[in-house]
Amino acid sequence: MFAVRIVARLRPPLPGEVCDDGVRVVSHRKVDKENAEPNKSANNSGPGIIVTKEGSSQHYPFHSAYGPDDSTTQTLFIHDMLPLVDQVFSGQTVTVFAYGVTSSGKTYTMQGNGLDDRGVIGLVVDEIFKRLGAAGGTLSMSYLELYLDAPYDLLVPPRTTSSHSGAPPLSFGTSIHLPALSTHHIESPEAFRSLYAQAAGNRSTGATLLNSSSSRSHAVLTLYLTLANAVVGKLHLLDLAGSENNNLTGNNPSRMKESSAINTSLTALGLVVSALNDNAKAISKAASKGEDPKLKLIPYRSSSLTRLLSDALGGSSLALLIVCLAPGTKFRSDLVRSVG
Ligand SMILES: Nc1ncnc2c1ncn2[C@@H]1O[C@H](COP(=O)(O)OP(=O)(O)OP(=O)(O)O)[C@@H](O)[C@H]1O
Repeated sequence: MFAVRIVARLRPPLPGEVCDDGVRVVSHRKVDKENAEPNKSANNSGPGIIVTKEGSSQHYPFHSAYGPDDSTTQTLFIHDMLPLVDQVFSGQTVTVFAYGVTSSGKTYTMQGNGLDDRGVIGLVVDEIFKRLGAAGGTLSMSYLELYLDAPYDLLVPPRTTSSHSGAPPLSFGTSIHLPALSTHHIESPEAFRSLYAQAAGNRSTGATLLNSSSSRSHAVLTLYLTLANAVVGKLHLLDLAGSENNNLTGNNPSRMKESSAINTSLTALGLVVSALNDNAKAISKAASKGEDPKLKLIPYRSSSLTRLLSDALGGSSLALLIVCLAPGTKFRSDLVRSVG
């Protein structure tokens, strides 16, 4: 059955950002350690985020949680991502999402900072190549963005004109797949880095009041693994555009149009995940009573994002949802919406 692991990552304050102590992380590592020591009382809260407002605190549980003290993405990678790499090598489809409001650290988590902190994408590609030597097999990739809900191949030669006017969007036709999406064989981590850097430069970004380089599209990188024993695994790595509060971003009309497309597709994704959860509950309830479950129709076709991921969200696929959070007080209501 489809299973999703949900983790939280609270980024450190940025220079000049106004923060208070209203958001705290209960690290899974601290909780695990306390539970391992019999003389210490277990932390009843469990891993998650505690938000304090007007004197009362609310705890939002997560499978694991990372705060500003967990300085690198590698910590998250080792704890939450490595077990999923095992699954890809056993032929599963795995999807990793970075989700959160604008400027909460999604691109940082997926791509790294280009300096000392490597993102999930670079770390997972290195890990795959480490294992490929022993397992024997090949790796290839596709990379696209969904801009205003239309898919564009980021691995076709760079557009000569800006803002997609130089290349038409890809067409779904009647399928859930994109037949014209290009796939590229990758020989080594270095070859991946060079191709990825070139493609990431084609992605739509723009300045808002909250982020000078804000992603204006959802980026979907897919790694296809074919092993010598004919096992085929697939890994989708998504850097979602941030849900936006136009009062904070100071968006102009064209940014508002982008923002509306971003928010609509994120809502569609939320509805799909919620319907999948409801169906999973209905299946286990019906099984306990020996009845046939009454299942909801999953609204995959309500956005390009959910249509594209329809074979990855459901069935026996697995997902890791990284909820990225910003500590600034101005994000507080958005933060509560993200974790709620
Ligand atoms: N864990 C972190 N440690 C240090 N700096 C971080 C961290 N996460 C994010 N940042 C910084 O916060 C800023 C916003 O991060 P980022 O661009 O990744 O946000 P985003 O969620 O992708 O935003 P958008 O949705 O607008 O594209 C950047 O300056 C980034 O370097």
